[in-house]
Amino acid sequence: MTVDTATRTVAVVLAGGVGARLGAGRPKQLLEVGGRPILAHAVAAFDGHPDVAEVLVVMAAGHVREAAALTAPFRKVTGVIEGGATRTASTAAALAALADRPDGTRVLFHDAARPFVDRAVIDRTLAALEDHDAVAVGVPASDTIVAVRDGLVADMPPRSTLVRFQTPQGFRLGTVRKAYELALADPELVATDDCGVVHRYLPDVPIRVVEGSEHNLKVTHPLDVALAEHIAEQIADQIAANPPENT
Ligand SMILES: Nc1ccn([C@@H]2O[C@H](COP(=O)(O)OP(=O)(O)OP(=O)(O)O)[C@@H](O)[C@H]2O)c(=O)n1
Ligand SMILES: C[C@](O)(CO)[C@H](O)COP(=O)(O)O
Repeated sequence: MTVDTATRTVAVVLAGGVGARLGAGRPKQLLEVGGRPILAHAVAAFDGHPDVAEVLVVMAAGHVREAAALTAPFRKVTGVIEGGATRTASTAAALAALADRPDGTRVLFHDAARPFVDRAVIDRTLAALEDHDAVAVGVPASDTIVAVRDGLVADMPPRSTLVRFQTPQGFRLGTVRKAYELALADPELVATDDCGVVHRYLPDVPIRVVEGSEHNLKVTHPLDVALAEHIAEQIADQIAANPPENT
């Protein structure tokens, strides 16, 4: 892929959370799975992608130095900045750090808590960004998902229309920048992800959904650490069985 300044791809690895649901006593992205910190797995996926020019890490307050030391070996990491109190505030901090970049820049926001995003998922996200300004990654829902209000089922959308969002979520910088300008001016802003911000504040922007991967889990609860260890073992076995050609 030819890269000029306007279409350069920046990956933002969001590691500003404290991991309250996991309850490890420190941010979960610093815990090791498969012999490596979760944050390092996530950064490595983008650092090693040929179409990603730069990786920006947004880290939880009080852990920026640790994250800078941990990510120092990665050659594409150009900054480790402090995040905010919410995921949305951490994305806003990244956008502020990218304020001098052209609107056409491709930006991928990825949860540091998803250590096993693979090359194919990143490829699909970047390919869809060629003709969409906003791209999400999703996997089919395997449970029945319902909306509940006051303890009663309020809506049962057909499962065939539902996917579970993962990350990365990709955008043209100008689009996500505009959505966040509007969002940050809204005192009632509530969003669990960046596509949610674009969908709410720029409802006319189509958000393309591409296929994610069941390996791309978000380490959220204690059981997820065991699952992540299992996935790390599977990946190591696959690499041992089919070593990359140039190693
Ligand atoms: N203020 C925040 C909150 C979250 N995140 C990041 O967003 C991703 C998804 O968030 P989540 O799984 O909720 O992580 P935590 O906020 O750490 O977890 P918890 O809600 O259990 O505290 C994580 O990589 C997390 O580090 C962030 O950058 N800044
Ligand atoms: C962005 C996300 O991972 C998509 O599934 C999710 O919305 C993050 O939510 P969290 O509550 O911050 O874990």
